[in-house]
Amino acid sequence: MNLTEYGLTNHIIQTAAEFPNEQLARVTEQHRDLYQVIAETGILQAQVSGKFQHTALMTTDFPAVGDWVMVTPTAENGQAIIHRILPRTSALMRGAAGSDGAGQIIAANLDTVFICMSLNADFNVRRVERYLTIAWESGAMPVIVLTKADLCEDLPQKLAELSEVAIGVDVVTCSAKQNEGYEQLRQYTDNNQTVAFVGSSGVGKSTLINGLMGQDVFATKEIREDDDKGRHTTTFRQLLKLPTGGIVIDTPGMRELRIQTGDLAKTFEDIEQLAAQCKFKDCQHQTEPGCAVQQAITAGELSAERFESYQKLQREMAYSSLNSRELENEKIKRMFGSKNEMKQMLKHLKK
Ligand SMILES: Nc1nc2c(ncn2[C@@H]2O[C@H](COP(=O)(O)OP(=O)(O)OP(=O)(O)O)[C@@H](O)[C@H]2O)c(=O)[nH]1
Ligand SMILES: [Zn+2]
Repeated sequence: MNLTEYGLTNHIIQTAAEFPNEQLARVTEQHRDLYQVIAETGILQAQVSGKFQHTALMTTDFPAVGDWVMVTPTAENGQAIIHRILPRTSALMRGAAGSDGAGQIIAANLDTVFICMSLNADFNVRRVERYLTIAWESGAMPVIVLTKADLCEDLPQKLAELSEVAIGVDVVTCSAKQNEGYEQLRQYTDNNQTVAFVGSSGVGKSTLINGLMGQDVFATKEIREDDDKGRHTTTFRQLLKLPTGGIVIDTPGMRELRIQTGDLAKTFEDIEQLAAQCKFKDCQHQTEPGCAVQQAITAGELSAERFESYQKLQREMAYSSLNSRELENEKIKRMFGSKNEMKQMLKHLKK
């Protein structure tokens, strides 16, 4: 097995050289605590070692699809023990990355995240902002993929809308139906890079993946096998090697990805820059004097919808990163200003 075709880079080879008694492998599938990995010797079924299990503190410390891991084969044929994960270059997360470890890694070591949105009913720039936020935080490069171009009559207008939120992000327009956009998508898989598709259900992610995979796609993605009881079982490959080079990761988590955390600063760089010019450091950008954000909205330089969407995301993110006690404190703070004020109010009421 040539691991270069699975995305192996010189950097990973160098890091792996520190562990000469172990073999390098990439996680291709995860089913709870059972992993399928691909090593030079072929596909192995793997589990983490006892020591790994004991030293892992959070769910994010465990391997995820796309991870490069160091393994040793066991006496049993085709099985292996995972000893360690090599440092990730990127990680697509669900949930908070906070100390409580509630966060979950959907895929690791992605080079590009394709944010898919269809050019018909699904088109919504606010949603793009949210997915961009997640993608930036992952460390992978976001690319906006507009699907179903054949169903769109006002492409220039939609592209103009998009250019306001997708600052410095590539936009690729596709129509699977008219076989358009595949060449552009393939550029992101040059040099065996790893990509993933996110976006709402029904926008055409599977269709694009199938198109990139070529004609045998369905057989690869969804293998139906008759087992001895005559039932059908479906196996999903979660890390797919493209026939033209490059890798697509498509985990179940990818499909369930909801927007919770993310790097707001990067997606809303314009607002953060304005906020830095506000008169007060803790400006809430409401009615404060000298608020650069409100001034920009009044001057028509910043759309009120974009600011609203920024605030909404900020609130959601603040919540998703708090534990239950912090949430309670946060509620008190919103109701009474602070814990101290609440105490004073309670004192006052007693009197
Ligand atoms: N007109 C048109 N329809 C398309 C195109 N691409 C996909 N579709 C249709 O859109 C529907 C949904 O496509 P899928 O590829 O299953 O969408 P998905 O994003 O993978 O959906 P989930 O698996 O639910 O996440 C299918 O009926 C496709 O035939 C396109 O370029 N043009
Ligand atoms: Zn302000």
